[in-house]
Amino acid sequence: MDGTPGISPMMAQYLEQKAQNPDALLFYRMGDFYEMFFADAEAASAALDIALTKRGQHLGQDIPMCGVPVHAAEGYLLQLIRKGFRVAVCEQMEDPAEARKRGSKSVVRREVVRLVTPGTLTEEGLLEARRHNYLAAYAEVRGDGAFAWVDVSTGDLTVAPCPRVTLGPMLARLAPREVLVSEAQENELRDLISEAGAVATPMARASFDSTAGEARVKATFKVGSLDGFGAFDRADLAALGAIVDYLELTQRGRLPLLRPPVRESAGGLVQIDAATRRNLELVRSMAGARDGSLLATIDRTVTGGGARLLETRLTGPSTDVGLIRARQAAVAHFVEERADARDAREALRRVPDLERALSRLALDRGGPRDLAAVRDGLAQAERLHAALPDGLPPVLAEARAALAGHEPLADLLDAALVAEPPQLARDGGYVAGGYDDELDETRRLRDEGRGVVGELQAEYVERSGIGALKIKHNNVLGYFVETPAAHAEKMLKPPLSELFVHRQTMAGAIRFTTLALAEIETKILNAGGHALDIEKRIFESLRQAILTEAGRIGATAKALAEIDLAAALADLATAADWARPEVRDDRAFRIVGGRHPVVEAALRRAGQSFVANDCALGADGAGARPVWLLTGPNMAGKSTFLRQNALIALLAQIGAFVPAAEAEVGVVDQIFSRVGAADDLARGRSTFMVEMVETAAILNQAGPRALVILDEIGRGTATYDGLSIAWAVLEHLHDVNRCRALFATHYHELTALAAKLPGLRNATVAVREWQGDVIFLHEVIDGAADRSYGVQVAKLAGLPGAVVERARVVLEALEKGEREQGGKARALIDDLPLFAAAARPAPVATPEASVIETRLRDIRPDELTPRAALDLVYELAGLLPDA
Ligand SMILES: Nc1ncnc2c1ncn2[C@@H]1O[C@H](COP(=O)(O)OP(=O)(O)OP(=O)(O)O)[C@@H](O)[C@H]1O
Repeated sequence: MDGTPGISPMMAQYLEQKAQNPDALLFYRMGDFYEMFFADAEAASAALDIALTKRGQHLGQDIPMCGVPVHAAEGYLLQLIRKGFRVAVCEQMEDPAEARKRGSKSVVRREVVRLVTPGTLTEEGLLEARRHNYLAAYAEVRGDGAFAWVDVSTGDLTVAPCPRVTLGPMLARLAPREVLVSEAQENELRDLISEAGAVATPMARASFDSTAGEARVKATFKVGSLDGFGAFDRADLAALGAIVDYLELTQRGRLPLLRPPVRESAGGLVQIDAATRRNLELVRSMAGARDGSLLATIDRTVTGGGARLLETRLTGPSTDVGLIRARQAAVAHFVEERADARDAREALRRVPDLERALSRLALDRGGPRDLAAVRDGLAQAERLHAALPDGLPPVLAEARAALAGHEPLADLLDAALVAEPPQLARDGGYVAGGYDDELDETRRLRDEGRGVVGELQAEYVERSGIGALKIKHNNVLGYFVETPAAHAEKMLKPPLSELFVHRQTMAGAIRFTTLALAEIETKILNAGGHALDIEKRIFESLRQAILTEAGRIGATAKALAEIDLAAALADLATAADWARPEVRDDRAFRIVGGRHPVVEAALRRAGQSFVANDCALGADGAGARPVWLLTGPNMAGKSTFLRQNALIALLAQIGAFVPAAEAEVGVVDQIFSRVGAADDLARGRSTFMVEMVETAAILNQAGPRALVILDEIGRGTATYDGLSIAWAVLEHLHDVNRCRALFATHYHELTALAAKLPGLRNATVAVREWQGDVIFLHEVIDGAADRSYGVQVAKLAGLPGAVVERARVVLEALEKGEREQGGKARALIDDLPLFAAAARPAPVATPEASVIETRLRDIRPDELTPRAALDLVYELAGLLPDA
């Protein structure tokens, strides 16, 4: 490379490294800085808002340059990664002195040691402690899809079958930071992936080859067959293989500590699609923040691992009754045994992030603090093991068993490390005294040397008679003697000049060295360097001792997270007065005194109380009414009621207690939640289109075990279109999907359907009218709302008085007109073929429907009191043949 005219050897090296990493910004190490050049420098200086300078010329042009100090690099890396860049870190692989030995023009050897991408972060400063950071891969082989994901910072590796249609929900559930896709599919998948907030990283087709993938996975886990881990199909192997390939590429051959792949079976978790997650605000509020989400409201875990486990459970609640009950028993234990819970949380608070420390050590990116984290984590695990009693419920007993047995390693780390080691290994000082004789001896020499320097200074003061004489140290001169310039003459003349050799004259001082000082310096340097070497060796041996035990330490970390989660959910249940739900293997759904945890918490902060409500959607047995039609004024609490019941089901299925006085939940396998007319301009679809697309998805997918929540479906279009659609959707849910459902609407006309659909119940949220204003009681009762009180709510919202008054007049006229035309709307509904029973998709057993119809024709809903409406419902129900 020396031969290229006009290009310096260093620039040639830079260009060569850059050429190998064209998609990444190249962080080129130069001493204490990472420098970037050319387009990289321009992009990075803009992204980081740092100065863009120049450094020499390349082919006659100025070379743009910017740099970040190595010690502050983490912060800059994070900013770049957040802005969608990838960074190749190119380090100096030898001491510059070594390079000089090869000749004055030699360039320090440099190599890219790592490619930093969003999905492969491990540094504490780059990660959110309480969230997983997933790298995922999506593969398709002969029509089968698979989705694999790994948290490089903890080593968990999972794969699940994933047909293309469930890729969206999968992305929504796991929220990976980066998704690997085959080059061939990048174009089709990029939008879907970026909508889920992840970066799509294309890889060559070869990386997704399932045969090569299988070989890579086997080699990684050093096994001849994967049978011991489970049965994987070709697509699984392709996805897993791509992940391993990418890790090798980005970590430059240093693989993180991966746990054997786990195959997640289809159907083990509740299916929740992206819109439903958004809607129910499970881990993010509508605004996108963690605050205000269900997760933030219920998270009382005290460790990073516990918090991550809670998020994992909440984003994928189980459908396995046995597993749910076992987890619930663990929570119940801590609810009942408060002392156990206290002990556990006390110990857990002191547990550092074991998993992440372990993964950094495995990647050789760890420091002394990571060793100490393992030491402290294991010590607390042993303590917790001793504190928890025998006879725990199985989930806890199993976790407890995984806490013990680390004494030899814990003792080793305890003996070897100082109490609070420094962040970096570079300067040493982390190995405890008394652990290694040679180190102790070397340190003694080094420290003695420092003592001797002090003695020497006293001696020189005496010999020179200069009280201001000092021995100082800097990086250029090493140790030197310094006197104020006033004494220069005396010092530079014999006899003193025979002892003190002049080195440097400064403005106010003059510097010397002596033979004795040089000797001591060499001794100190040698001893210091030797001590560092010994510490480094000990670091490596401790790291190996830890890695040998990595599997068991990982299991301990998992156990700590499980205990943390159970104790945290118990703490929540006790503090917030939640009840243990009965989770069953049927289609029960009976909630007594249910509350919405997030709304309740918000109201409590404002000094208000939440009105608890019952809900019974049980879908089995005679007289079951699994579909509720909820009408009620604006602002009455319909949406809150709908969501709280979905959240209660989800909480029950993560094994938690629930915000209710009593609850029976038959396991739900799909949850759908839709709100009418949510804008989605980003995707360029009209509000109404989105609503219909989402509604279609529900009607096509919801099975008998689904729980469906529809809030004001149809409101995004003209009244009669909306009403017609809502009507047909409700019928379809009732007759075809036959699932448990809550349907809130302002179309009061729909309440008439209760007479036709035996599984439909009308419910409403009570309000009281007082002097023309409306008072919200937030109480869900049987019956139908007679009106929406929209005008009153508008008044509450501060619409100008004149507008409110005018609206009142218009409303009255419209209502009067409707009455005087003999209930035109009702007639329409009865006559239109759209609403006739024959047009419905599946037959319903309503042989007496015509009797009910006759009765219905006589009703004037606007003139009914709530009481009369209720009586009417009973009367109509009584008209059914099987009532
Ligand atoms: N059970 C309850 N107890 C106390 N306050 C409640 C309750 N339910 C709802 N609220 C309060 O009423 C407000 C409105 O509730 P919500 O959005 O559920 O009404 P809504 O009937 O869906 O209204 P709209 O029809 O206008 O969409 C909530 O923000 C909350 O402060």
